[in-house]
Amino acid sequence: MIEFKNVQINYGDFVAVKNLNLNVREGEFFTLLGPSGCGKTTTLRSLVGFVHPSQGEIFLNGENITSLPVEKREVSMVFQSYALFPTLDVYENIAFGLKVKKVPKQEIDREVRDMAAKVDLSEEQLKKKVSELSGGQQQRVAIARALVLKPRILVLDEPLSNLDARLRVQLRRELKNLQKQFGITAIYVTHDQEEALTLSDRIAVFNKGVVEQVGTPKEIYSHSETEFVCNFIGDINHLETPVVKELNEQMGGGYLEHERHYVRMERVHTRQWRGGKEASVLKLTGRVEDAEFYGVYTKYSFLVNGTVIKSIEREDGRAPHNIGDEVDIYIDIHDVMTYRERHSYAVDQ
Ligand SMILES: Nc1ncnc2c1ncn2[C@@H]1O[C@H](COP(=O)(O)OP(=O)(O)OP(=O)(O)O)[C@@H](O)[C@H]1O
Repeated sequence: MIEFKNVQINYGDFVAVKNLNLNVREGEFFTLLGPSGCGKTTTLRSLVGFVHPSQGEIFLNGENITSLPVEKREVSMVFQSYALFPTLDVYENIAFGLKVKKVPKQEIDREVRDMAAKVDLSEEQLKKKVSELSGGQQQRVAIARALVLKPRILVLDEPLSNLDARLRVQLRRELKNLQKQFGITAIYVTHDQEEALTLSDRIAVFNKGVVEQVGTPKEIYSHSETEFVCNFIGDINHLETPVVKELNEQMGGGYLEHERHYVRMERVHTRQWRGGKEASVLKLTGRVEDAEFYGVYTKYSFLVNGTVIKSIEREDGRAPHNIGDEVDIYIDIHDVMTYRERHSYAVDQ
């Protein structure tokens, strides 16, 4: 539905986005994820029409929209700062775009009330000034204002980042439900990997103006194609040389060399587990350095051959490890992610 073809975007001499090729499907929740300054917002702005590529083309349903003015694109944007009109009431804010489009008054009234109900804004709240609302309510207004125009695409730039953690989780669930309910294509920008993993159908991971990987949350997480992606998505153990040497010896040598190796925390086990196939499970010995209890799980740090390895263990009623305990640590070699410079392959592929 949306296609970026060899798109490059410059600010003067600076190349903010390089050779971007992306395909977003109809009805998809598609996220642009990456650290600050990697070009996510610039990509989004080029889709809305606020910036123009120096090279390449952007297509929407097969139509070349690269030079189409903003108002002809039928793309609605929700900003981090909400960008609402603080002196107007909620009703007027939601109605604004429809008024500009000269939609008849009765129809505006029906659409605004209908949309307010869908995003959980009460009749009372419709009469309030935007400045009298909480951050979460303001974001609901911003989403309603965008959706009421029935855009072909909804683009959202870090819309939840100004909210507290609990509200962020609640609103992101609501946002996903609304997006599916409306069957709208959503392009979402965030630097928060958890938000990207929980919301998205697919994710594009950006690094310094380049897309390093496009995939489903599971693909991005479990089969990170580059070292950058594997580090950016979730906490991970980088296996230091002494550990790699020991694992290598257990494998009979020549296996884990000259590359960089990582293993996710939940793939480090301190008890034999059913998933591990005997031959590929390697055993290390470590001393518990630190234990952080989070309720659902405990995060452990072990000292192994002078290096630190971390694990996450679900709370399952078994006795916890105490600081100073010596424990066996099991890692399945298939769970080790291996990277050679910026390219990668999984050991088992
Ligand atoms: N108007 C501009 N003029 C010059 N450089 C810009 C402009 N807008 C952005 N940049 C630069 O382009 C790069 C990409 O910026 P962009 O806003 O797309 O990044 P981002 O990934 O969205 O980051 P953030 O999450 O911090 O918004 C940055 O290095 C930024 O400094």
